[in-house]
Amino acid sequence: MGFHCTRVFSTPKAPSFSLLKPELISVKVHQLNKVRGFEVKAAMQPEDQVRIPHVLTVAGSDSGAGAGIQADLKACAARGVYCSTVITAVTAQNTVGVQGVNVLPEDFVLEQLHSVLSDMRPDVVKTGMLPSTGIVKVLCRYLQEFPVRALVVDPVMVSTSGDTLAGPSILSSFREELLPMAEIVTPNLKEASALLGGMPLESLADMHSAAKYIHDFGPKNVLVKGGDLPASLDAVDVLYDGENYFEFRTSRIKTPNTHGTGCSLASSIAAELAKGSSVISAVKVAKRFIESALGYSKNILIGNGPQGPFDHFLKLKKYAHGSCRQSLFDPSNLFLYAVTDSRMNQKWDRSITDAVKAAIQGGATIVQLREKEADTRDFLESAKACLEICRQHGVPLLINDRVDIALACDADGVHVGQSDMPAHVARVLLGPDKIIGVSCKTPEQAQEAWVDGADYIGCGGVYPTNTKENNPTLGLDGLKTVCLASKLPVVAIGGIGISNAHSVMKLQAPNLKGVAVVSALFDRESVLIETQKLHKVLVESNTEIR
Ligand SMILES: Nc1ncnc2c1ncn2[C@@H]1O[C@H](COP(=O)(O)OP(=O)(O)OP(=O)(O)O)[C@@H](O)[C@H]1O
Ligand SMILES: Cc1ncc(CO)c(N)n1
Ligand SMILES: [Mg+2]
Repeated sequence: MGFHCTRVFSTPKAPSFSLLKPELISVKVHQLNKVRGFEVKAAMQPEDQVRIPHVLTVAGSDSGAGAGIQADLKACAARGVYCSTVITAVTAQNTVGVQGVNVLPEDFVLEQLHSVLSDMRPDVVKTGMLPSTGIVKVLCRYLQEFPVRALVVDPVMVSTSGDTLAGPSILSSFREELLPMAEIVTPNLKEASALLGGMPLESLADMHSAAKYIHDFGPKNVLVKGGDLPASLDAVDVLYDGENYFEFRTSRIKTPNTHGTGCSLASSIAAELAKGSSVISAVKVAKRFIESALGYSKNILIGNGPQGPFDHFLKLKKYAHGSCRQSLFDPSNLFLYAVTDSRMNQKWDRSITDAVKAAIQGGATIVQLREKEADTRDFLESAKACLEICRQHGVPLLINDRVDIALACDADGVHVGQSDMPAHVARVLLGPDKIIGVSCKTPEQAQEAWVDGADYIGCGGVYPTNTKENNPTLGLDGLKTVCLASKLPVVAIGGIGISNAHSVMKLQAPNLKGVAVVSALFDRESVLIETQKLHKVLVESNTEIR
């Protein structure tokens, strides 16, 4: 790839108000005020307004979005910090390498810096690709005019694919102008070597010496990153603060998806500094974040090149095995709702996984794990194992009561009772795409479940049952009243089995989608046979109703 410098961006000037007629001026100013939110702010009390931590990144764009500005935005968002951007260059880049670089004109970098710094007052500035000496000088000038709490310099020079992002001509302005202003500078091995005139760096001891020499250029802290040490070693970074060395060590994740780790680490450090952390805790948190993001993303496949991007939001992992739930909640899943019971499985000497497998084979359309007595650790392990089975069959798996277990195993949702965690709180914790069900006995509770953002309600006990003590029975009339009032799909529960499922479905109550059963499936010798029988009854009821 040739490193070329082209002016591709013109610098359009903002329209001058003096050229507009007076009536147009007032319209224009009004619109501007609206856009800037002045009208909204004027209506708010000062105590309603919250200043949030803010990082400005001054860096290059990576079209593949693994590194550069895109990584910075994602890292800051993942770390809960606002991020504004000044773009210094646009690269045509993917997982194979860098195919082209367009450096932005200095005066347009200046214009962006002015726009952001004069208005928004970020707490921390983080720099990435600074492709020309002129851009470094402009930035240093602006930082003097608009000082920030901390400057984090990631001295980007060469991409991992070996392509030049900032040539050697940049080194003197880095050493003489930018580094003396930095709270922390974060070179990788190659960059540290370049800053030190080509000093070979191959070991941990070399990293210590390099950190000390780079500290002499004036930054308060130097973090030499060891991502490029041999793959057999831990991922170790060395911090030197002018007095002491600190080693930050994590296991090395075996993954090709490390493109952008450097940008993301520096942005995460900037994010923590913006929140008010010390440098040492900022580096510790940032490094832990990179390690877990790499761990989550180790199997994701994006692009055909040797170095893929990773996922900052720890979300893509679930697609990695093609085993994620296909879509949002489908009320027809409530048709045959199997609820496990640890005591019954123990009594019949079967494992929870065997019970779930048999229920699904027999026709269960959703499974809820209700493990009242299990230790947390055992429950989590069972939940993970059952989830694997459910995913293989496209059957959603819900966890009774335990939002923490649902989160930890990434189950499809939870079912909560009236005295468990409120559904609206569970919704905040679980996010918009998980299933939440609520047990309701009255129209008021059904209404509340709807307002709280639940997906369905479980209504019962319809008939007397041994599974729940002191549980008043609603009868078919009570069930019908709640179904009529509900805005959510309903599954009937409580003492339902092969003998009475037909009577429940025959009610033809609005919103009633199916029956939930515990004992009728699990307090029997063969879960498979009982589920098959119940499935047959429900299908027949459906046919008859139609
Ligand atoms: N495989 C890995 N497992 C765990 N941590 C890693 C791994 N690879 C890199 N890191 C960590 O990621 C951070 C970035 O280090 P690295 O040396 O890769 O930066 P870089 O070369 O500037 O990255 P890039 O140029 O790809 O953005 C460091 O904290 C490093 O220890
Ligand atoms: C734009 C950009 N900045 C930084 C890096 C370093 O990872 C990269 N590859 N691309
Ligand atoms: Mg880097």
